[in-house]
Amino acid sequence: MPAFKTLDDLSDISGKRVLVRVDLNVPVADGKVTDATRIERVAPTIKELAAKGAKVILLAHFGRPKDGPTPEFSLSIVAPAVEKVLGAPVAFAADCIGPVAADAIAALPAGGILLLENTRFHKGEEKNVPEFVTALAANGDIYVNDAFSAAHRAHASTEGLAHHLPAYAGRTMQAELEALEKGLGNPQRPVVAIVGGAKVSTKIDLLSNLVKKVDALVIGGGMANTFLAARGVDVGKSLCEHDLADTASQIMIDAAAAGCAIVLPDDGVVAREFKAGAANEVVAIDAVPADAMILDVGPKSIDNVKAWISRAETLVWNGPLGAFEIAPFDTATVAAAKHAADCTKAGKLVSVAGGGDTVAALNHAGVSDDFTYVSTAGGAFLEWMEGKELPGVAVLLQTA
Ligand SMILES: Nc1ncnc2c1ncn2[C@@H]1O[C@H](COP(=O)(O)OP(=O)(O)OP(=O)(O)O)[C@@H](O)[C@H]1O
Ligand SMILES: O=C(O)[C@H](O)COP(=O)(O)O
Repeated sequence: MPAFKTLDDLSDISGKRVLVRVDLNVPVADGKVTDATRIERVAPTIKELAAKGAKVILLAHFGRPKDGPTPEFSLSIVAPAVEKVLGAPVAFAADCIGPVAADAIAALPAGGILLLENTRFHKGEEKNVPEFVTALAANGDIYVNDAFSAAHRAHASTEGLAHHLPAYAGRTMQAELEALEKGLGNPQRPVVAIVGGAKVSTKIDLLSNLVKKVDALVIGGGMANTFLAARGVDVGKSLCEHDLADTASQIMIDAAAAGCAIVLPDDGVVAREFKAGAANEVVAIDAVPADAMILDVGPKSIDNVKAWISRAETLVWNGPLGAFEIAPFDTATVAAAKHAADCTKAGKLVSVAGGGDTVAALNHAGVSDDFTYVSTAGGAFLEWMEGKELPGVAVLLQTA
């Protein structure tokens, strides 16, 4: 893969001001962080830089504040969770630029850690305004980007800064890029992609790109219904975007031309209500009752998906196979996830997964740790799967 600089290329950073872009866009309820996974992922980079005596200055956004600073979007809410994960004191500055930030950095000892306030409290962040980038850069000697999950944004702290300061990939960014390269960049074949989730409309670019790159595309979840409908199957009351039948047909034509097998369900688990424990039955895919909806793929289809996973050397996965949040419609997703985990543990499969609900589904199946790599990125992972250039990554390559 193209080269980018990593922490291995940094030496003699004692006392240097290192601006580290991390993704602290974490879920919060009642003022408390409810899932610290993203913080845990960036901890190795922070600890490594602190151990080398750098002044570690964390830059991040939090939420999508529209009108400048608001308490609801203050990173001070997240600071205690960062301290807890790091097991070290983390100072906080109430602005990410200007004298407030500069004074806090001056007071920070070598090896100390400081979190700066939400970069999105300044309009210049999302617009990547040169004056704002300069103001951020004034606080650092070195820039480290460890926020792959924000790399699809060409913002001041994710892209602009790399043009101003010597730029390096943090350990998580490095691990993410290396894993993704194994997934689709230069993968071991056959490559199988599983794409599920609710709707085709949110993943058209993804599906169109994948059929050109993978050997088989397994389509599950609600979006399979649109493909089935395009093949003339009556899917009853299932979630289905009938207006996208032509798009689905074109994707299937492109797949055939590219030699990519399209794998659709042969059977489904149907119910009349979208709720946990709803009465359900397994039906052949061409026998869906008119008043029922498909909420999971059926047992025959699960066996088929598992067979494709067994054949694969590389698996890339985004989107659950069914409505996994409500039992028993999690059955197919859990079965496929466990099988992929077993193949990975046996050393037969490189498995890469990403997407908000996908990660939740793998956690639900208890197999997140058994995949080769599970990306914490949502939008960035999808854009990478779509074959798009991620500005935060592109600039690290350009400036290497
Ligand atoms: N057959 C189905 N009918 C209706 N909804 C379904 C079906 N199968 C899956 N879903 C829903 O799809 C949703 C997940 O799809 P989504 O495309 O959002 O996944 P993701 O890309 O991993 O997540 P994110 O968009 O958060 O990154 C779940 O809420 C799930 O209930
Ligand atoms: O949560 C994410 O996916 C990233 O932090 C990006 O956040 P955004 O979609 O608000 O830019």
